[in-house]
Amino acid sequence: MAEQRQRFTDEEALRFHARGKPGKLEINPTKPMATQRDLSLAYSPGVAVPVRAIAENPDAAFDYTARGNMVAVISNGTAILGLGNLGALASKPVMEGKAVLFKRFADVDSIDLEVDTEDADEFINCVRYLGPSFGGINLEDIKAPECFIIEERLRELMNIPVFHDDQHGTAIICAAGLINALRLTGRAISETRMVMNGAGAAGIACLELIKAMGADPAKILLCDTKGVVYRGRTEGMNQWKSAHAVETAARTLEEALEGADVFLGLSAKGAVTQEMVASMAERPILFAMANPDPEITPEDVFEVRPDAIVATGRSDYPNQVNNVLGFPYIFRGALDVRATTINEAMKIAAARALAELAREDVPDEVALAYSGPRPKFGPGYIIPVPFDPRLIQKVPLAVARAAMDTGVARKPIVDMEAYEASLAARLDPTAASLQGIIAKVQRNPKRIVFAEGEEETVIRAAVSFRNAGLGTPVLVGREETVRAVMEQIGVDRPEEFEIHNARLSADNARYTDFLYERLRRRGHLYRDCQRLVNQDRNVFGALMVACGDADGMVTGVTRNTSVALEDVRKVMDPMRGRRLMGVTLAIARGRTVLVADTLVNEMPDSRTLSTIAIQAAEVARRLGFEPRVAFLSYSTFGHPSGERAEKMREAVQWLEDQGVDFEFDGEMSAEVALDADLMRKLYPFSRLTDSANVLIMPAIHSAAISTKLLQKLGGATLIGPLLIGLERPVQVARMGATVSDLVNLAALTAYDMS
Ligand SMILES: NC(=O)C1=CN([C@@H]2O[C@H](COP(=O)(O)OP(=O)(O)OC[C@H]3O[C@@H](n4cnc5c(N)ncnc54)[C@H](OP(=O)(O)O)[C@@H]3O)[C@@H](O)[C@H]2O)C=CC1
Ligand SMILES: CC(=O)C(=O)O
Ligand SMILES: [Mg+2]
Repeated sequence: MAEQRQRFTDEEALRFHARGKPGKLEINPTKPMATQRDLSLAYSPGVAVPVRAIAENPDAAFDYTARGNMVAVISNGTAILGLGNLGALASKPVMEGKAVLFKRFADVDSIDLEVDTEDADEFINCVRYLGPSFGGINLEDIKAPECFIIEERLRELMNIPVFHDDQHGTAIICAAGLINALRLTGRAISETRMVMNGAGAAGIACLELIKAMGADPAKILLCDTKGVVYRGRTEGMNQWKSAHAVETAARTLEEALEGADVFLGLSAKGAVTQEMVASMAERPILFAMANPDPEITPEDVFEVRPDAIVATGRSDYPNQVNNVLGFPYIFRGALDVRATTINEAMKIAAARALAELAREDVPDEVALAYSGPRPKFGPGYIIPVPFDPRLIQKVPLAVARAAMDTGVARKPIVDMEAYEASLAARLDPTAASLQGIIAKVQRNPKRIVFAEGEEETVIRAAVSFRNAGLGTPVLVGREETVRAVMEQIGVDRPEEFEIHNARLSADNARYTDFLYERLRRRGHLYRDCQRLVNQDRNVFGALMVACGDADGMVTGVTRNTSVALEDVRKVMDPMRGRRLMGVTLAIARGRTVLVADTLVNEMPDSRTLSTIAIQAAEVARRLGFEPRVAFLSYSTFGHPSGERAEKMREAVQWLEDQGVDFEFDGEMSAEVALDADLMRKLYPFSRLTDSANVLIMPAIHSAAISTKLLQKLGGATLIGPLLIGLERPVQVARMGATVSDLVNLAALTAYDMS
């Protein structure tokens, strides 16, 4: 038998939990608590106002408290993973873990509560009165059959969703994986012979959902520690097992598995042997879902059955069938419509959404999070991976829609498109910043050249650009190479893509003439221009834009920014009266600031700095911000003095002379620029009415260094640098840009940020 693979030691796991503040979560305030005034608003006497409002109208609690986004993870520790009954206290690491996953994957606030009783009535009594505190209750790791009684009773008693994750969360993920595994092996669910090992919380709930989806009860055998649950069995039975008992001669798991198509394990480590697997039907499907160790390892299965499709509950094997793919998103959808319950329709909707997602092309973010080849729908990838950023958009949407369709939504969503965008924005700050721009581009789609059209990342970005309705991507490259990559990654409707091979292009002569006209007095012969057009994709792509055959261009993935920029500059000039420069958007802690110049002017003089400020303010307006520009320095309003600080002060004077229509001031330190209270307190004469959102840097090195520090230490998300000031829209990505980076840049190109 293969050894279980463990990529950490026990000591590492303990150290992980102990380091810093012990445990995995803490609570943070969402309102300022800095001043006397804050305190009197947040606490007495201000707090009395929402108290009275809620007493009058209970729904107001969703507006004035954290209730609407708060889920309790509650356990008594009687079935901790597959470790058994180790008690309420020992379950705390798992429950803290679930609470953290709620936050990490779906931005649901969550707290763990461990209830120290094995008595179902006591447990019910404890939980039933907690309703006012929470928007939902996630029951966890409570053993069967008590879990069935507890959940059923709490669902009757409480008017918020009560969801036993080990039952329904697991059932949903298992069903999603099964839909795809059956599809890959060409089986109809109604014809499939299945064996479920484990007749507890998870096993019984999975069986119920699978039957609701069309499985034939006569073709499913249920097993537990006593063997097959057959009709007439008396030992170790309860009413939930009896409901699934069938007429059969099989008495052991071994006998049950002979010729079976599917094994579903929700039992315990090592329950299945290689001999049992060998006796199953052709292309068997095995979901060994016991945690932390599966019923059988994938290595052991493949040794005897290389044709199998195998899933486990663990994250260190492919095909992780684990309820982490469900509970965060199911509650997200349920909370967002203030659902009174989570019903069958919502569960099936979640399972279908998950199954569909696994069949779609995988974005870079997901591919990068996993070592090995990019996941592609097939036996090694039947279910999305937990780090898939699309889960937050797809699953809650499906759940919320099903809640509305079945009449359990107290607050139905009116604008589903806006809801989908808000879901993406919960975890991806760029989504919120760019959503407005993306919507505008969708209404006015453009032709955008992707100059490095043979690159897989670029092709994927072009596909996303098209699929998102942002316009027509034009790929530059050798057609056969581009088509081969498209086929390899399984692009849908590849014939729709325009591919231009510079050398063979009908426009080649026209472009060469255009380039020669520009460069003949700059030391270029006609044949030099011909070579550039033929051989340099950036030049060819930029010519398409310059000659009006496309609206904009994105490049930069395969070459240094400065090299790509040099190529483009052969074809285009800065717009008359404007300077080339770069603006980077930094998004952190719910704030977006624009930083300039992050790309071109190495040591700008004061006049250039003032031009950079004017252009950066225009960019801010174009992005929907009212600019408040701060000229940054190590000094604030003259102290301490120094040469660069003086330059910044002079730049402010330049702007004063020009009478611009936006707020600006400086020089000032970043600390002052970004803290309106501090600015008011120490420099009440400052002309900025609030903290700055456009930061002009003294030189390119401070700009580049500070944005990278923001990204690496401050957790900021960066967009750009955006190239500003060219006569036509061209953006240069950084090398190693992801598909999302490129799509964002292409959208900004189409929006014309220049
Ligand atoms: N991958 C995932 O997302 C999830 C995995 N699980 C895993 O499923 C397993 C069961 O969890 P849960 O349903 O909550 O626990 P329960 O305690 O409610 O049920 C356990 C069931 O497994 C049966 N069982 C235990 N050992 C064996 C064995 N060797 N052979 C056959 N049956 C056995 C028990 O049989 P009997 O009734 O005779 O005692 C019981 O029916 C755990 O390993 C857990 O980690 C659970 C939830 C989610
Ligand atoms: C994943 C999970 O909830 C369990 O194994 O119990
Ligand atoms: Mg569990």
